[in-house]
Amino acid sequence: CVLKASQKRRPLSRLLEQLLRNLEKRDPHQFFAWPVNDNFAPGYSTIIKRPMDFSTMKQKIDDNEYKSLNCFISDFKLMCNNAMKYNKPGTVYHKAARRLLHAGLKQLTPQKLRPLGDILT
Ligand SMILES: CC(=O)c1cc(-c2ccccn2)c2ncccn12
Repeated sequence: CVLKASQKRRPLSRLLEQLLRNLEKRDPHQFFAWPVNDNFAPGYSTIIKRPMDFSTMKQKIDDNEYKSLNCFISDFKLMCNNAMKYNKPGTVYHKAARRLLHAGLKQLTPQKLRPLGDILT
């Protein structure tokens, strides 16, 4: 039988796309959906040396740039930590980043991922 396009994807890519969709649900305001724009965030690109956002992570999945789950998790943490570095505590973005990081890492624990089997080894 002919596989659908999605089924042709590498197993890791399909897993990462699933994990990304679940992480994006924790960003209801879509603060993290796109690269932060210096027009909204003055000086952002001088303060944050390695910007990251969900659209960039999606592109990296599609380009097979993630060689492991840990590389994917590192970009997720980078994205959240950038927001907690640039935005002062108490701001809507700092609070959203803390919540997203906390909720996201709970989804990425070994206990939650073990059922996915040896795809991660
Ligand atoms: C994630 C982040 O730091 C962020 C997202 C945004 C944002 C996200 C969507 C639309 C407009 N702004 C933002 N604006 C000002 C300062 C920081 N930010």
